[in-house]
Amino acid sequence: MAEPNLTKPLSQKIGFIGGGNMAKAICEGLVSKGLIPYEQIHVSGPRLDNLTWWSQKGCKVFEHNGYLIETTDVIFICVKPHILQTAIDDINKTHKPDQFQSKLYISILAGVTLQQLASKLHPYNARIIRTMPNTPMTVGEGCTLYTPHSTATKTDIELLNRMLSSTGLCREIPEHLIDTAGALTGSGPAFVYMMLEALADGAVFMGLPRAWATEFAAQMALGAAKMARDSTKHTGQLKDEVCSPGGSTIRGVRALEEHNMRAAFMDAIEKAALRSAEIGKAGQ
Ligand SMILES: NC(=O)C1=CN([C@@H]2O[C@H](COP(=O)(O)OP(=O)(O)OC[C@H]3O[C@@H](n4cnc5c(N)ncnc54)[C@H](OP(=O)(O)O)[C@@H]3O)[C@@H](O)[C@H]2O)C=CC1
Ligand SMILES: O=C(O)[C@@H]1CCC=N1
Repeated sequence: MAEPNLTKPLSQKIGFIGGGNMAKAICEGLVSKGLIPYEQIHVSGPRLDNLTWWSQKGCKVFEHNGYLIETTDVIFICVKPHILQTAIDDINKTHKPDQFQSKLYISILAGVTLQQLASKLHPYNARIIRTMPNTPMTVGEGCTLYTPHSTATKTDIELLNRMLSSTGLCREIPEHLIDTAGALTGSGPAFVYMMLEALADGAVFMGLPRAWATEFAAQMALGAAKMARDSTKHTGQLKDEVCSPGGSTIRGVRALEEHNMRAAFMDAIEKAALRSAEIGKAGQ
């Protein structure tokens, strides 16, 4: 696929069904890269009071999802997986499926399969792409994995790439890997924040002021992540290069091994991936 043009503003109106944490992250990612102004973004949710963040930014807000679909070209579905049917039922309160032309629906729902999405969105003649984004796209360092449904066109996939490559990495993967990869990239930020908090706690325990501990932990992890991403060296080698023989780091490494740090992280990914698949099965 040709490299997406990341600077050309979008002509489409973008909609979000559900205006929670992940919808805000996508919106901020797109707006901060100059791809779209807030005024071209619409959002819907059952309680207008909960959409003030959006209206204050200049986005158009709706209490019913049908109006959102009516007024937008590309619709991100951003509700919790167990709310999907309720969100669709809400469309039918105000609109009939044949009132809508075929539109592109981008699901960000963990676990919910393309087959489930296609059967639920069938009456809307929907073109569908399943994605797993993550919140760091707010700062342009996101990671979005996606699998297109057969209803999605080449133009749809190019548009998705153009939008989400502007907020970080955007990569197509086979659907059978999306629960596992999503555990790593979608849930992973929570695990990293916990790790940063714990590292900072250790430094505070040893007497460093909290604000410094938090700032230094984040900067250290940013640098280490950049090296792991951009270097051709294995992460094990990068680790070895920090550990002086008989030095301070290897003492810390031994402490982590004694506390089963590796098994804990492996377990976290396994549990999150299994839960994602379970969410999908529950919806069948
Ligand atoms: N958070 C993350 O890091 C990631 C989340 N995801 C996926 O994103 C989805 C949303 O998660 P997240 O943003 O964290 O959740 P939030 O709870 O923050 O957002 C969900 C939003 O859906 C709204 N909502 C509830 N009912 C309806 C309805 N009937 N119609 C329209 N909107 C409705 C809620 O409004 P109200 O508050 O008024 O009820 C709320 O704003 C999930 O499916 C999750 O799997 C994927 C990747 C990462
Ligand atoms: O916790 C969840 O279910 C969602 C999916 C990935 C991140 N948050």
